Amino acid sequence: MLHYDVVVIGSGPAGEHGAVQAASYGKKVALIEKEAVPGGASANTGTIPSKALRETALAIQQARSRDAHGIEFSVSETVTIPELMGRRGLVTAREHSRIRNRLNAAGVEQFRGVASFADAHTVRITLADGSFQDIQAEVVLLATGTRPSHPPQYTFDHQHVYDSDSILMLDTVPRSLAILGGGVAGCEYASMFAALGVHVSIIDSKPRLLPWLDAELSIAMQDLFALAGIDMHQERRAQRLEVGDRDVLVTLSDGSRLVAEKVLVAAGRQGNVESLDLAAAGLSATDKGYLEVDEHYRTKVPHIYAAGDLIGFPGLASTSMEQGRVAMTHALGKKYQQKVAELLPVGIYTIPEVSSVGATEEALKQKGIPYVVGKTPLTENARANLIGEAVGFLKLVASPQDGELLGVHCIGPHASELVHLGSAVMALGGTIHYFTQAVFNYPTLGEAYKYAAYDARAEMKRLGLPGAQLQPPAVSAVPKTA
Ligand SMILES: Cc1cc2nc3c(=O)[nH]c(=O)nc-3n(C[C@H](O)[C@H](O)[C@H](O)COP(=O)(O)OP(=O)(O)OC[C@H]3O[C@@H](n4cnc5c(N)ncnc54)[C@H](O)[C@@H]3O)c2cc1C
Ligand SMILES: NC(=O)c1ccc[n+]([C@@H]2O[C@H](COP(=O)([O-])OP(=O)(O)OC[C@H]3O[C@@H](n4cnc5c(N)ncnc54)[C@H](O)[C@@H]3O)[C@@H](O)[C@H]2O)c1
Repeated sequence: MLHYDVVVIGSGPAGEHGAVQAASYGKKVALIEKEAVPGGASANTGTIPSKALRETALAIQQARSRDAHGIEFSVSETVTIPELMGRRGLVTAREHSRIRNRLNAAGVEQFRGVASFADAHTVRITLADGSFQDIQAEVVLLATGTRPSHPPQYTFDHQHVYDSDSILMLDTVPRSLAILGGGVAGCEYASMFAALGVHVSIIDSKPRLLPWLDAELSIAMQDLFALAGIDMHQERRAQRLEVGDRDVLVTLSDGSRLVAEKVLVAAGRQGNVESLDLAAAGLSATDKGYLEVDEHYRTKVPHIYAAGDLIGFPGLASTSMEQGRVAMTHALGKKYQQKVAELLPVGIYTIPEVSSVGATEEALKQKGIPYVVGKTPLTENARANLIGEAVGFLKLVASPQDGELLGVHCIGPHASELVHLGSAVMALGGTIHYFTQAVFNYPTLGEAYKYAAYDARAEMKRLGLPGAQLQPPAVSAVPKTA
């Protein structure tokens, strides 16, 4: 039987980065993937493909809004969604070769097949022809990810009723689309399809879209959705779907009805555990198919770790890769990175983008922590105007005592890039005075930080708060000149 120090199951962000991390410590590592291509939901069905469609939708929206008189824009009735994902083929192919090259360079041995436990230290690889090979492992990393959940009340025929995987195979751009579920996936697809000229309705059980976001941000997002012509049916569920010749009739929980040519169900995900035979290793999953782990990503069987979507919240490619690395660092007794950073940014690729890092006003209020807010509209930012996307705002939340930056919330062009600057300042314990004193390139979106910081400082001055004054620690956050 083959023997490895570490066996990783799944080649998505958690598996890839976990395997490479383990190999970098000089360990003998095997990675098992059931699909012909590596990269999981990130490269193949979720992150990258959805962002490829978004780039096309954004380009169409920008072309429409750039006042190019005499040029009309419309989406052809015969174009397919795969065709609209312009650069998807190229980006995905490059991701596949990047992942393979990295794994090969690190010396990770790759196996194709479905992995399951024969016992807690033996992983069985079942090949397409039914034959199998057993391999022994000192440490196992489970990174098998999730798939769209299929609530039993809906029938998914992938011709009228789709999930977030199959929607990307649409063979035409529909006239109308009803999206069941206003989570991140539902919101992103809603704004993409609306930009493609589709009449979109969102049906969501919550009173506000993405209610965990800073309230001002999520309300601004809802307002911009309404301006884009997206109909919102909130605090309601879709009770029944009736597929007709041309359209689907959707009956909501309050008895109201709507008609759409296609329906996308984006109502959460569930863990890929069925094929693993967890019981053979002494493990079990939650009812959503997630695995419970401790702060080191260790399951209740100490040499078996789990990372990525399989452990539930937050379910992002960005955090999954860090969890994979941290899990392997702990498993192999190394000290370098024992924890995933506490500041977790979230990037939502709606049109416009929404991004956030650190504390929200609501969270601070709940904890009784005082704060001040500084805000600047991106309509006043020269770069946002130049690129024809002068919409949204940048908002800073800071301590009234010394101006320490506590949170950054942004809706507008490239928001997911923009929050990284605030995130770095926060991680280094900086204050809003860094922004008031720093020189920014001009014109840039980043320059908006200066005006949001001035706004926070003005508020502190008005209220006579000490944070308005430059404090010694704040000065040290400004680059030294001598
Ligand atoms: C529409 C959509 C858009 C998204 N956009 C973003 C985004 O913009 N930013 C972001 O950070 N995140 C985004 N995500 C989330 C992101 O895709 C996931 O968080 C990420 O892919 C999770 O990585 P993972 O490694 O845990 O699992 P996955 O990427 O799901 O990989 C799991 C792998 O395990 C393999 N596998 C499963 N079972 C077995 C088995 N028994 N044997 C062998 N192999 C097995 C699977 O084939 C798969 O390749 C998006 C998700 C969706 C659905
Ligand atoms: N940019 C990003 O980071 C990004 C983008 C897309 C997806 N993702 C990830 O993909 C995963 C899936 O996202 P998701 O949006 O499908 O799940 P989700 O769990 O985030 O949201 C599902 C939403 O659907 C609602 N809902 C559930 N059943 C319903 C019903 N029958 N009728 C009406 N509403 C219903 C829920 O209340 C919730 O608001 C998440 O982990 C998410 O983080 C991330």
